[in-house]
Amino acid sequence: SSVFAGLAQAPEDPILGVTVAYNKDPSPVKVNLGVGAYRTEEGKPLVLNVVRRAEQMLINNPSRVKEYLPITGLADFNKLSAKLIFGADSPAIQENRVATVQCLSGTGSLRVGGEFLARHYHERTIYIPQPTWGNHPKVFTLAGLTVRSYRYYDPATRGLDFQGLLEDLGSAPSGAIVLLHACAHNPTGVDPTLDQWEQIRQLMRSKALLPFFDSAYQGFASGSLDQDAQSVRMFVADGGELLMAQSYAKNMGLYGERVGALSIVCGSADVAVRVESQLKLVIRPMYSNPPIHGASIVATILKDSAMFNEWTVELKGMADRIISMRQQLFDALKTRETPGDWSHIIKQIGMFTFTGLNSDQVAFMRQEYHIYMTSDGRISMAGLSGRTIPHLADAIHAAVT
Ligand SMILES: Cc1ncc(COP(=O)(O)O)c(CN[C@@](C)(CC(=O)O)C(=O)O)c1O
Repeated sequence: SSVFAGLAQAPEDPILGVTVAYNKDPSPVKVNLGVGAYRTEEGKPLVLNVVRRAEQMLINNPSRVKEYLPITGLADFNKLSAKLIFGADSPAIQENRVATVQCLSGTGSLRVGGEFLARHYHERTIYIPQPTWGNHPKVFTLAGLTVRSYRYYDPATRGLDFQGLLEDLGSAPSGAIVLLHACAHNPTGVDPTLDQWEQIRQLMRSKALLPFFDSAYQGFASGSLDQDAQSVRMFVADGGELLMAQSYAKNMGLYGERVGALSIVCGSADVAVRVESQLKLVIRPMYSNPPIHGASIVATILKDSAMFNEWTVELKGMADRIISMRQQLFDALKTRETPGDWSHIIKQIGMFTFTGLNSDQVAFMRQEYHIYMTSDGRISMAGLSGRTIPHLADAIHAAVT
């Protein structure tokens, strides 16, 4: 007998469970378009050349040890991560108003930020986009926040429901927390224009809504690190406060190294010091201190201008390959004269296409064509190649006719 004999079987994760199902499928034509992990044209995971070079340098360094990092993580990594997202010339950085802690990738950064807010911020409600990354509501609920939604996506236009967004944020209680995807919104691939971002910023500052940015795809959306950080930098430029979760999973291909950072831009340097001290009290009983290897790779690359440039070239290569998959899929559907308007495939940005296919069509494509995607109709474009696009186009065509 077992003390856990009564334990229920938990359901598979809506996103990571797709890979579990894919791995069980013996079909030679199966395609995994579930988890947002980059694949090469040959369908293989990619370790960036610059990452391999950085790792080699670390391994060859005789003085390198495996001591505990401080609770806040690798100091170099934290400084360089803040510069990457806020810009080297950021006033907030010049004035020492940024508290940065290394966390367990994007998820860990969001969780530590959520726990910090639940303990130290007066408004415990966080507004998240509808739809958003499937893990967001669980991360913030378990952190102790009350999760509400704001309208974001308009299924009719397959674009931004900007009026709905403004209405919902306009009626949020003043001081409420608002989660914002910095770029490449997951799952919709729909981002506000710069002008819309400015209107969002003005509305939020006028109601003292607290921005919590989630940046999981910097550089991956447009291919430019600075372009993909423009929304964030607009908010920092106005001198206001915000939280920022960064992930290096996708843009440096460090998925399994769990490398990320949480930064809190504060009103003054004095506040930033106290914020960092309180962040340590959240982290110490959670995982004590973060892993050294991945952060050392990132710091090695970001601090060396030649390696940084090599990274930006490889990053643009990944972004460009995804953009070309968009065009090829769009063309393949046009060739087949597949019913419907598929222009959103080339208008959307980042890792994912929100196809508009419903869960029955998704199930049909899994059964009949061994195409694996999340039930909300999201496909990871990085999982495609010239070889698999015709198969996907055939499946979509069959699903909608
Ligand atoms: C918007 C957003 N924030 C945070 C994360 C967390 O990433 P990290 O903890 O690995 O840094 C993801 C990853 N979302 C993926 C790519 C993978 C996943 O679901 O975990 C996705 O398929 O949506 C994400 O899409």
